[in-house]
Amino acid sequence: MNERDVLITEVALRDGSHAIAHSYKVDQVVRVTKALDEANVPYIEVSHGDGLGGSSLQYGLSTTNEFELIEAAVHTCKQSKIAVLLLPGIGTVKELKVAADLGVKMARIATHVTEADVSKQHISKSKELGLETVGFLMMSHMVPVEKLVEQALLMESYGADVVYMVDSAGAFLPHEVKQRIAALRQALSVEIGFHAHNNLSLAMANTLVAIEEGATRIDGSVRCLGAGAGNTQTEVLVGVLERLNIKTGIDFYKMMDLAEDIVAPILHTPQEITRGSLILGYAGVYSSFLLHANRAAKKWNVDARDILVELGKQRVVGGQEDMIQDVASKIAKERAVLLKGE
Ligand SMILES: CC[C@H](O)CC(=O)C(=O)O
Ligand SMILES: [Mn+2]
Repeated sequence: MNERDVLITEVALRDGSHAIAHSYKVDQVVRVTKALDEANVPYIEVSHGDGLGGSSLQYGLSTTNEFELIEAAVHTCKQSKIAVLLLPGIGTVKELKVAADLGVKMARIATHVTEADVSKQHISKSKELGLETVGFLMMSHMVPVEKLVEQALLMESYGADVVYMVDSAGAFLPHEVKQRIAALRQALSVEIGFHAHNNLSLAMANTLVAIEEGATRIDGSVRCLGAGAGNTQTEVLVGVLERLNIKTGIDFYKMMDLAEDIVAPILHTPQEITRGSLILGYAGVYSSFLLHANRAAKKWNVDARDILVELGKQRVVGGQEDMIQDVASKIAKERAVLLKGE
């Protein structure tokens, strides 16, 4: 009998790093990992929020070297496998090798949804190192279904064992997830995964739709400890899937207890859908834009939400942060013209 219908990857020790300014310490990682391992969670991702090599002035310095955290997590686990995230360009194959030497079992190679081709070398290296390898297509809401399928097929052709559709901005609506996961399931031979963000309060609904359409790899963050409003809340997902008779193999009560007793005290503020995360989901813009938009809003005396909505319409991607000032000044000028005309 198969112990699990769906394999869950717990991402609080990686995606959650964004929410606590990359401040994880070894003792916190050990406590969380031990409890997740005892709850029988199959995969636990540990890295800087932006993946291996992310610790920098640009992405935020880690309080503790991520390899110390990874090593501690590996040594703590009796059954769970430790995973790492790697964004080519931020991390390199050198860091992947260090992670593999430390005992990591799975690597997730992440690219923007239109840039799967940059993952080729890293997916090959990961396979060569004997790691289970996942292709992770970020900001998937930005492209039509056909493009998503094309990029997923590329990752499959490079040797990925699993390909994830990643809702980085928490922007997907359930019918969009349904259509895309169904198309991926039809086109690909490998397993399909789904990673949600809860900015529109749809992470759980979207995750259930993804599972219905054939996704078998699902990400969650305990207590919603992930970027923005967090991810699909793992302990809730485990309970919901149990009610649906979908086996995760994870101990529901142990997940609830570790969420409350071990993870909640780590949060800097409770994870909730704030004005900021809600507008990111609504506009379909990645969370790194929020801080810059708030600064530009102050400078030009405009509403940061108007800036983000406009950036969403212009389909900006990471690296185009310079457009924020242009958009803010344009909104300010348009408003001045309107006021003059009144
Ligand atoms: C910048 C990496 C990013 O946090 C990966 C991820 O979890 C996502 O795109 O949602
Ligand atoms: Mn994420």
